[in-house]
Amino acid sequence: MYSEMVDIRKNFWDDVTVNFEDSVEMAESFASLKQQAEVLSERERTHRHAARQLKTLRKLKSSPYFGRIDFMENGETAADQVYLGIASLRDSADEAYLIYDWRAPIASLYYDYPPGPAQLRTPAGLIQGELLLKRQFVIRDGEIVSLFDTGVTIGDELLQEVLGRHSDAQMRSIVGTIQREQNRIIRNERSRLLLVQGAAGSGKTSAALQRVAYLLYRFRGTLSADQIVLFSPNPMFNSYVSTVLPELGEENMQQTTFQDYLAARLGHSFKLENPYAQLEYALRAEKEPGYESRMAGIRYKATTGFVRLIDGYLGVLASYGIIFRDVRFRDELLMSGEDIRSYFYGLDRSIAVPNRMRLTAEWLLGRLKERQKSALKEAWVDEAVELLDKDTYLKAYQTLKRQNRKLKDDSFDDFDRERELLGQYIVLEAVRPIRSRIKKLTFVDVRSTFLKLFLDSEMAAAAAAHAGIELPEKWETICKDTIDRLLLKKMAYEDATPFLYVVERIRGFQTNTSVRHVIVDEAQDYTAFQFAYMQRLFPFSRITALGDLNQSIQAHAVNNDSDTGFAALAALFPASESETIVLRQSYRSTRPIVEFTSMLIPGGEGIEPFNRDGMKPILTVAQDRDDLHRSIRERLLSLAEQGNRTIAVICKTAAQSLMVHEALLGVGPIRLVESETSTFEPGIVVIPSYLAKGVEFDAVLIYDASGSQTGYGKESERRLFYTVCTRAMHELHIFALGSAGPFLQGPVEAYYGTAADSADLQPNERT
Ligand SMILES: Nc1ncnc2c1ncn2[C@@H]1O[C@H](COP(=O)(O)OP(=O)(O)OP(=O)(O)O)[C@@H](O)[C@H]1O
Repeated sequence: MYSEMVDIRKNFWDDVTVNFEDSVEMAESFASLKQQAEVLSERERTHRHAARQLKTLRKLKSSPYFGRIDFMENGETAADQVYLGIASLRDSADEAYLIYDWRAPIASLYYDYPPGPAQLRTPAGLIQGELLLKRQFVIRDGEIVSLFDTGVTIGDELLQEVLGRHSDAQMRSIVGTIQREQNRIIRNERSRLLLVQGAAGSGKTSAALQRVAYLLYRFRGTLSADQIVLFSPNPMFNSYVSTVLPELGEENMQQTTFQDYLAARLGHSFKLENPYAQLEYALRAEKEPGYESRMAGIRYKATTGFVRLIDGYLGVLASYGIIFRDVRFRDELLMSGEDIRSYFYGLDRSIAVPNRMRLTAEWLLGRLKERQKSALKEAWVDEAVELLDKDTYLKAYQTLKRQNRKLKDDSFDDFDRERELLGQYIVLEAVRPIRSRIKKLTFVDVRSTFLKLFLDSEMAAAAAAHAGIELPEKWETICKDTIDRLLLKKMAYEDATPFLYVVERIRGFQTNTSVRHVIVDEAQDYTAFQFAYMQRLFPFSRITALGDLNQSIQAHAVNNDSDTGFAALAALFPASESETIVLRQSYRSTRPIVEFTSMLIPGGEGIEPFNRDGMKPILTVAQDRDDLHRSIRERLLSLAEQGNRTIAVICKTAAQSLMVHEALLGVGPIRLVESETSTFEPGIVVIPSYLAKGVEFDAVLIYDASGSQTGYGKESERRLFYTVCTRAMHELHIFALGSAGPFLQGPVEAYYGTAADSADLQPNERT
């Protein structure tokens, strides 16, 4: 097959007849080329498919299955033995299934039931029976390394083994040990909105990725990887998860960040702030003038209240208030913004705003055409014709020939005719950019229209009245802050989505109709607006949103829970079309680490640690910065020596990371992770808190857990502190400059040790 493909590529032009002599020949050449290209792309598709299959078969050769169930259907006398692997394998002789794909319906029995009564829902109805055996295998290089018969809790032993290993940097697939609750997420087909609230390390990201693999299998033939979009928190996270689907023999879905999406939509007209710059501001700029007003704005603009206000504003704009620009032709006014406004608002109000915009554009194009005709006789056209150089002259001739079929070859022989035609060309060229701008609806001044809500208190009052809500208490301060930035063409992160939402509701949404599934990881960090926007962008898509409210660290979430994204997302879908799944068990960290981190947040007692042993987190208090850096250096060396493959020194901010990275350079190769970093690699990294979310490390060192400005002291930083501590799989080392901060005081003290105890606390043996 490969050679066939190469052959076609090599001989592509031999089998194509190309002749451009006249239009009939050209059409034939085109058809011939198209046919050849289609044959080639079909062969390429088949080859890609076969290559993937071969890769999967190789994997099966090394590890053919990971589970077996014996299921006795009621009324039968013998049990079926079902082996499960990452793909199905049939006997070449009788086509019987030797191994079932983990996504096949029968595999549900393995994930959903302990030995005992079990049932299976099939298109033919409910099958009831008994699970007589549930066995797990670890097979490497074709040899069974270990096997366990599981009881009530699936995979205890195997999970112990899998979770106890040092990480390979990139995330791994979990198909052998998927838990029942996770299986509900993976196999959910019913809900348009699937919301997952899960504790740190409960397997949300893992479940999401196996879900994608499941959907691609379940709907193969109708759903392809490019119809699924994953919104990730940052580019490095994309790299971290990128190996899971290929490991399962599937192609990766589209992966993007919301920031990239916004930037592409906004174009170059604004300088767009990124969410991390916003967060750095929230964490560091407390003493700067205007800090409180901006923070009030950030918080308010994330709420459903603001979505309602903007919807109210759009309701008002349907009747009055949109600002239009003058349309000019050369230096003269073709149509004033005021006239365009009258025309637009003169149209039938029952027509939606974007459709009225289209009608207005058509009207303007008509006026432009009239002006184009009258311009032909004007003196500036004569002058321009006189000044035409040879190249432009030829270009003009070609253009006119293309556009005007009646133009005979000899038309240019006649002087008057030539002048007329060249005049047409000159005018056409002058009109072209204006026409294109009108088509793009640039005659609507969207920036001024958006600003007007903040500039014009009557408009704001009308919008609030239309929405049936009150303006927030700090509205005036918020307005001032917003106006100052927008006038400088700076687009703050909190304004970007509302602005685009207004723009697209006025000009018409450019929706993406091919995407069928949108997966949003770290969903707690999105605002109500971002979800409202996303829902409109992907009108034919189901949404899977996974998050943890305790890890809400974005600036808008500080002390502000109930009214932001997660809750708002649920409100966008009718209850009958959505489902919420809660994951309480945490798998990432050892029991002592989970017990410690659960003490950091209210409601933490609801988090269930997976029973994996390890040592308590260690607190080291340093007297000064030199002492702190020396202790961290020593700890890094011993952690690396013990075989930890991924180690992170987690700092609070990017600025702190930069400083710490420099201070630690002598230790050996240490990578500094920044917001643009796009690869996740093993080794030691220095990383700012917010970039560490979603990922995990064998050992984590918290740089400064004092209560000072550079540590974690304010109540609003509690979740950030929780988030960084929950990144540790096996060991957590907390350092503090001067003294430990408030989150480490009180009953939590029983859940960590100090550097002095650490000599007695030997890390566990791990595989
Ligand atoms: N069923 C499972 N079998 C084996 N490992 C699992 C299972 N579920 C989760 N894990 C492991 O637990 C760790 C945490 O999983 P994951 O990153 O998916 O959690 P999360 O809920 O997205 O975490 P966070 O919200 O803290 O980012 C990973 O190493 C993952 O492989």
